[in-house]
Formats: sequence, C-alpha cells, structure tokens
Amino acid sequence: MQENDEQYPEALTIAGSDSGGGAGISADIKTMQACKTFSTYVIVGVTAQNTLNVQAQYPLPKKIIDQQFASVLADFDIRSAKTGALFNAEHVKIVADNIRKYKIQNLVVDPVMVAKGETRLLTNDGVKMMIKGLIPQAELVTPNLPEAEILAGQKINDEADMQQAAKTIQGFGCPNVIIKGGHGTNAIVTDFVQLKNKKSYLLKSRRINTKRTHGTGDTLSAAISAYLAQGIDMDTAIKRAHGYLAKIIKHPLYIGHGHGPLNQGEWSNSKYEV
Ligand SMILES: Nc1ncnc2c1ncn2[C@@H]1O[C@H](COP(=O)(O)OP(=O)(O)O)[C@@H](O)[C@H]1O
Ligand SMILES: Cc1ncc(COP(=O)(O)O)c(N)n1
Repeated sequence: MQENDEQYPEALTIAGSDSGGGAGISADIKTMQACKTFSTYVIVGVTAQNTLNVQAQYPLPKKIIDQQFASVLADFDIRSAKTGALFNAEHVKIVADNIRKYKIQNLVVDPVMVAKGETRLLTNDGVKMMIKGLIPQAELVTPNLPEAEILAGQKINDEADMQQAAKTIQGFGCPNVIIKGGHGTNAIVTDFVQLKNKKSYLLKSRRINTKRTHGTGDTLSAAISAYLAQGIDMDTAIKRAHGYLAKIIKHPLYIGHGHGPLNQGEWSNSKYEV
C-alpha cells in the first residue's frame, strides 16, 4: 500500500467525452478530484458537444476500449467505478465484459440516455443490454425520471410511482437505486433513494432556478463513486454527494449559451454556505 492510499484512493470512470467540458468524463474527473479521489478513465466514445447540444458522436473501436481497461487495471488499485454515456448495445457489452473480466467492485451505473440538449446518447438496444449485462453488476444505478420510466416501463407521477419503479430496477439485480428528480417542475426537487436493506428515503432540495445544470447527473454519480472508493458506506456516500451537488449547483460558471456547466472544483475551497 502506498503512503497516500488512505486519503487518495483510485477510481475509474467509463464514459464519453464532452468537448464542451461540462459533462461526461470532464465532469467526472473534476468531481472526483474535488471529492479527493484520483480519477482514471476509459473513454468509450467521443462527442462533439457544447452547452447547446451534442453535434456529433463517435463510439470508439472495441480494441482501444479494451486496451484502456487493460492499461488502467494493470497499474491502479481501482476501488470503485462509474459508467456514463455508452452509446449502443455493442458498447454497453464491451464495458460489461470488461467489468466482469477485471472484477471491478463498487460500480455505479448512471444510465445516461439523452443529453440536456435532447440528443440520444443510448439506443433502445443499448437500454436492453444495460438491463441484461450491466445493471446486474452494479452496486448502485442512478436514473433520472425519464430514464427510470424507460427502465421500469411505467410512468412516474409521484413518490409512490418512484418507489415502485425503484423496486422494479432493483429486480434487475442492482441492490441500490436512486431516481433523480431534477426533471420535474416542483419547487422542491425530490430524489428517491432505495437501499438494499429495504430502507428508502427522499432527498429533497429547493429547486434552483437555473439552466446551468449540464452534467448534474454525472457529478452526482461521480461524487458517490469517489466516496465509495474511500470506503464510505453507500447511504453516507449518497447523502454526501447530494450535499456536494446542492452546494455547487448554486454557484455555476457563466459559460456558454445553453445548459451551462457546474464548477465542481469550488467545493475544495469550502467558501460557499449550503
Ligand atoms: N434545478 C435544480 N435544483 C436543485 N437540484 C437539482 C436541479 N436539477 C437537478 N438537481 C439535482 O441534480 C441531480 C441530477 O438530477 P437530474 O437533473 O434529474 O439528473 P440528470 O442530470 O441525470 O438528468 C439530482 O440530485 C437532482 O436533485
Ligand atoms: C458525453 C456525455 N455524457 C453525459 C452527458 C449527460 O449530461 P447532461 O444530461 O447534463 O447533458 C452528456 N451530455 N455528454
């Protein structure tokens, strides 16, 4: 064990790049750094993207994805991992196979399906493959409301629906589920958390009236993953990550003309009040 191991564990994000710097791999690296975990990464695909939308996407060839996994796992002591945009069934399978091959633990699956600018980042077949091959290997899955509706095959209108959908998703073989409520319109944003010990609760925060929410989902799942790498239990990791996001979403960067990015790094300055 290295000297800094206790304070700065190593984690892995497996996702797409965002040339606009706000979501995907960029959000994950910045978040993990702010949460004091070292972030390695496997880029599954490249997007040409800005705060307005995704202009193009290019999933990478299998060979270079496999090679990235091999390089990372040959050298780093990966304590947790998270997935983001995975594009299609073939790429979900490549990722699922590598996670199995390297026995990657503490996996958080953020089932990214549609970008804030409304471009699809996962095909319908990709969703099916995620349910079959990836979610059963995860410790936590973190859909937003539209993603939870697709995964669970039901409409979600209230908290009872959230609970029912979370139970369906748990039934795919993932012990812990968060359904994120950012896509609602209520003054209070409600995330529903279903834990493996049957405990469930709501995480509520005042809705911030902002369009600068590019990468919020990536940031939440990356922060949870960072805390899991530190050996923090799932329940505490979720609450801490939610608190972190609630802070930084109030102080975004005024960059770009669309869904602007968060400022993940500011957390470490501790200059903001909750
Ligand atoms: N306007 C907002 N005000 C406060 N919290 C928000 C807001 N939008 C999203 N969140 C929080 O950000 C996280 C991501 O939510 P959501 O936008 O639903 O996911 P995604 O980015 O995957 O679409 C959740 O924890 C949610 O509660
Ligand atoms: C490469 C990549 N990964 C994830 C997202 C989702 O982020 P958002 O929902 O904020 O658009 C994205 N837009 N691009």
